[in-house]
Amino acid sequence: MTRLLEGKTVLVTGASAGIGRAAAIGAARHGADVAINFSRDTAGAEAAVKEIEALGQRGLAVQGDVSDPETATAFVKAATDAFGKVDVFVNNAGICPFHAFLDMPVETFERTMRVNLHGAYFMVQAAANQMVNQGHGGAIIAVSSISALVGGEYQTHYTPTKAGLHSLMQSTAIALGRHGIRCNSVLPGTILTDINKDDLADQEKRDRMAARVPLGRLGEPDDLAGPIVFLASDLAKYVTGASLLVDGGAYVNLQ
Ligand SMILES: NC(=O)C1=CN([C@@H]2O[C@H](COP(=O)(O)OP(=O)(O)OC[C@H]3O[C@@H](n4cnc5c(N)ncnc54)[C@H](O)[C@@H]3O)[C@@H](O)[C@H]2O)C=CC1
Ligand SMILES: C[C@H](O)[C@@H]1OC(=O)[C@H](O)[C@@H]1O
Repeated sequence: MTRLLEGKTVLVTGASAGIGRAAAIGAARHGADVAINFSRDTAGAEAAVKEIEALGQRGLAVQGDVSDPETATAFVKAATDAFGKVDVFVNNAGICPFHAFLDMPVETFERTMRVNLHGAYFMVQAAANQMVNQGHGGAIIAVSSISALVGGEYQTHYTPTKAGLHSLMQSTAIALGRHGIRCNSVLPGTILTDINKDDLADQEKRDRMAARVPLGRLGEPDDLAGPIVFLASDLAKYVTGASLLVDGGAYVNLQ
């Protein structure tokens, strides 16, 4: 297999499970040393590092709540201290506590914004500052969502954060282009992870979501690894400010 990230250092937030973990392992498979951020799942984070090391790459797990701006600078510093540089940053950590709009609790709204959007802003800023100081460019990928483009009745607090990530990558692509730093987003469709485990326990909803996917199935975390590795790699050397739907065709499927 051609290793697309040979010698690179890749940082991924929220990577003890789900899409982030798949992205971290995918980067290691392609020759990268990988630092992961995690919030509480120490066992998952340690297992992810073991998988990275079993692939012959260096791994590092750094605990921190991305909603705290200091987590961003601490994560980037720890990775830089351990591996000497930051080449690729994947902003993945996120939450989606489903809730109706009319009685949305203030704390639920604010927590979702702080984790998904504010946390991303500080993380991307910290990674970009390190890349600028290094002077040899880099790649930043935000895990946005199909929900940046469409709505959800119980996601009125969530979809704006995903749209915000999509827009953040467009603006940072402009701000960072002069430094050779590319910024892009992936827009996953419905992917089977912990974030929607409870929601998709409703078999009728799960069947309804799967039925609108032309490829005939809901996604798995590993379906995101390739697109993220692509955007991180030199194969995408002229791609910035772009967004890549990874949804099995769900978005375009009206009838
Ligand atoms: N699963 C899906 O259908 C889709 C997921 N996404 C996005 O993918 C990203 C990853 O989510 P999934 O892997 O699906 O779910 P997940 O729940 O398995 O992963 C989310 C990760 O973020 C971490 N996290 C949550 N809050 C954190 C915080 N404050 N600080 C640090 N880490 C924190 C969690 O511990 C977990 O490891 C999220 O940004 C989500 O919005 C986007 C589109 C579809
Ligand atoms: C949590 C949702 O099931 C998941 O996250 C998103 O961004 C999309 O709305 C997916 O359906």
